[in-house]
Amino acid sequence: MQECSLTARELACRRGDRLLFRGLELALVPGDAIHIAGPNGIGKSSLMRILAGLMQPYAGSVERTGSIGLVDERPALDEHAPLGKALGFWQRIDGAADNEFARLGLADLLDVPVRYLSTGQRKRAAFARLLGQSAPIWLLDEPLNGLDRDAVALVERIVAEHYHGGGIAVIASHQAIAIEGGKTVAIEDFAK
Ligand SMILES: Nc1ncnc2c1ncn2[C@@H]1O[C@H](COP(=O)(O)OP(=O)(O)OP(=O)(O)O)[C@@H](O)[C@H]1O
Repeated sequence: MQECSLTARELACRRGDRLLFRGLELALVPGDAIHIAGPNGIGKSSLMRILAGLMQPYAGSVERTGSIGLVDERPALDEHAPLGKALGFWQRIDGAADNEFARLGLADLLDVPVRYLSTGQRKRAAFARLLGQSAPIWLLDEPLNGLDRDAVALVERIVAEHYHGGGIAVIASHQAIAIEGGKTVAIEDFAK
């Protein structure tokens, strides 16, 4: 696992003319997992985009060491390609890491075009890409959406293996997710 850390200082986020949150702080080191909680529209996805470097904070700063793997509602997979080919595109870029198709229940779906996959199957495909990336910092935006009970338990195990292995996991979700230590940041506490 690469060296990793993720620090956010005095973060504020503005969307349109609304200040969603301010003064938000995070300090994550290898082995840490945190649940970013809050109701719809509070700013969870906005925070994840700021942490990923995809959006500028209104105030404050983010410091990262180590590469990022982001899972959100849009898996970056070619909708028209069969799943195996769509994931193969990333395998060539990411290197020969293990995508764990069988464990994710994807082995029989590799010939199915991505656009035909169900919501839960797409989410599992996004995890296959994430595992292949070998990024130490995982930013997971609503990773449990569309997953059945067994798949939720599987994702919780995969995430736990990641932080036990020295990675960092930031999980934004309105749903409960089992993480060791149960560390939670409620965005409401920083809402303006
Ligand atoms: N480009 C934009 N311009 C203005 N407002 C925006 C923009 N994008 C999002 N918002 C608003 O910012 C707020 C926070 O959105 P965000 O997607 O971060 O919330 P969330 O907590 O992830 O919600 P959910 O649980 O529904 O996914 C919402 O009120 C949303 O309407």
